[in-house]
Amino acid sequence: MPQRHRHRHRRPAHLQPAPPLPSPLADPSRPVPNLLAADRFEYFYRRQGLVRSSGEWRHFISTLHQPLPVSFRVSTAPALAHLARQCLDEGAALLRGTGALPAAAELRWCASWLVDVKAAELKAAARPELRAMHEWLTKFGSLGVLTRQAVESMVPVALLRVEPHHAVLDMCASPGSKTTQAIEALFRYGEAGASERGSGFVVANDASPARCQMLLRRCAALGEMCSQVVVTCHPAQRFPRLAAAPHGEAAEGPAASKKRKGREATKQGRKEAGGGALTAHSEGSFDRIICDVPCSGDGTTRKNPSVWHRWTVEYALSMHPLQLQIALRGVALLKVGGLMAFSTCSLNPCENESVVAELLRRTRGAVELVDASAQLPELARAQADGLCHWEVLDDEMCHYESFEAMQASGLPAALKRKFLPSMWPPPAEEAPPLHRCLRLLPHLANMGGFFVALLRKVAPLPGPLPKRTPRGESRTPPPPPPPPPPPRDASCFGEVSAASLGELSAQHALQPAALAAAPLAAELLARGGGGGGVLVRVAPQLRPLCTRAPQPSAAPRLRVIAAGYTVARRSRRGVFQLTHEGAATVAPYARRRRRLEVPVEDGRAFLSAAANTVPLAELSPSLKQAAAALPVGPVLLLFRTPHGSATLPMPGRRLRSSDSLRLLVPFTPGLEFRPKATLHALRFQLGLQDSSHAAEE
Ligand SMILES: C[S@@+](CC[C@H](N)C(=O)[O-])C[C@H]1O[C@@H](n2cnc3c(N)ncnc32)[C@H](O)[C@@H]1O
Repeated sequence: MPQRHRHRHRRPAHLQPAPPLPSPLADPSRPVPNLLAADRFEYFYRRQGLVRSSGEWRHFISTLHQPLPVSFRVSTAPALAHLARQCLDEGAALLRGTGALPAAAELRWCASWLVDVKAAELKAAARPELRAMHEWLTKFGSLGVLTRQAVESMVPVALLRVEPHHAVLDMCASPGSKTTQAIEALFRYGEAGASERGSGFVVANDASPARCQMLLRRCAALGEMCSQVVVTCHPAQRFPRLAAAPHGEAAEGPAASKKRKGREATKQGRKEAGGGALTAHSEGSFDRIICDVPCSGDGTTRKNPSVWHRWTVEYALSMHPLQLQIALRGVALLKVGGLMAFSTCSLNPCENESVVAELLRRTRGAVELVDASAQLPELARAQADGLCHWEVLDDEMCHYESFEAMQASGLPAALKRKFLPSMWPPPAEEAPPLHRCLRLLPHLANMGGFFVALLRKVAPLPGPLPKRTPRGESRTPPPPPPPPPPPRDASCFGEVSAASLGELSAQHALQPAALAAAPLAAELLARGGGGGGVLVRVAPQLRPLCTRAPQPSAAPRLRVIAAGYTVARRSRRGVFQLTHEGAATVAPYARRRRRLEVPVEDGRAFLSAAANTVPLAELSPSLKQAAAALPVGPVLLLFRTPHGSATLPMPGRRLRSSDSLRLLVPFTPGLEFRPKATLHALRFQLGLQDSSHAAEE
């Protein structure tokens, strides 16, 4: 332990490393060698007083060395309700447990399940029941109805209680677990069976262009729900204030919003308020913010055992300034009354409580720490209180009482610069209620280590936040700017020209007048100019964020990577090809005589046929008769499924040459939402388990 380290510098006698604790630090049963990094980890956390007894400590450490169990969320979105039911029906026997597969625990607070098997065991699938579980998870995962996500990572969104009218920002969103959870929460009003859309939306942001692509793919699985999603690429600490706030509802909901507006609206605010109009907010624009900041990730040892090999204090220290900057930007972007969940998958107080304490100090009463312990009672078992006191150590496990003591020490100047005054616990007279933070400890409920603080903005921020204050004075140079985002930005989106709408109607046998008059026409945007190569559907409340709407101020423009979902894309021959979602979107406008209901058996024939083309002679008599009466050209195929009365619309074509009907498989390369062809879903719905895709047109 510390004594074994060679000292790189001389220290005053009073700052010599603390003597080792009497109990053995390393769990002898742990599967990693007794590495210095692992020893330091244990020594460091033993000193932080995370747990109450030596017995609990051993339990804590040994749990950190065990692989994570498998956990997954089942979609609560109304659009996927029938698939979710099917998923749970089909998996019922597996969830009850059988053979080597233990019974799954249902976690109702986050609509998810936890199965105490290791992901690697499932993948290896040595036993038939494990293989069956793996196949079930894969199948429903590919249909977007089931999402693998660690339980602890579901907590921030569960605490935020997202409602259909909420404007949600996910500041550091990729790969998108919390984003997709928030999108589904936005649609959860469907519990009562309603299907209309709310006025809310999700802005999912990440600083890394490459990781934005991962985010896109994850969101894509949610199909039409993406009309209320925008993916942006900004360093979160500089995320632009929305000069055009898409709608004016306050965080508490429309009724409370009215009251609050009455009380608090400034002259400016009153002038700007107005149903759905663009409004410039001097305070923030978001009702809910997910602030899941980059962190050292040392709570993830169960998923990522390499942490044991590379753990250092310095890494955590280096995260603190960026985390604080992002959190401060988050509260600036939050509406008064709005909630922000600050979270990390780190156990280090320097990345957690100290960031929260400094944020509370700098916002001077405008932000409060919410006591969320009663909000999810089911979680109580898993949760320990936030720390009100902690120790700041260096990598040689030398403890510093205060920033001043560290400054006075013999640490080299380069190391001293890693420390900030805000890393120490706040003085007793300030004493924010840090115990209200949630520390999710792996041994308490079989999950990974996690930290969440739920913050509510209760008043406008007190003027420009001081950048440099005595406690928060930054001696660390700002992190290097991230690489510039890709060239795609808001200017890529434009209005859809009448000519394009006309082409779309003609090519897919739509009623042009009905389409032009429908609310849908107002929600279509073209990417790549008005005659656009791609038509996307974007909810009206997001339109101002995607187009070059007049900006009331010189606010920086949002760098939009993608918005909404793709309805149609021009092929190389200049023809608009509908996506699966696009077919469902335009189905109500298809000419009656160009719509064909396809019985289940005929549907299976399409999916089994070469090039998805079935000669009319091989169709069932009723479909054959209807198809024979069709003129050559586009047709919308409405596939009946064995379950329920809903149909799945897909684009098709009546071919003259072979006197046949062809199912057109949406061609889906590129960046847009829903990049995968959805034939897999259709196959599955029609009871064909083979997932091989037919040729794309
Ligand atoms: C902990 S991960 C987020 C996980 C995500 N919230 C989820 O639940 O799937 C942190 C993310 O922050 C991104 N990131 C790092 N620095 C950032 C910054 N300055 N601004 C925004 N995002 C940043 C990283 O690219 C990474 O995707």
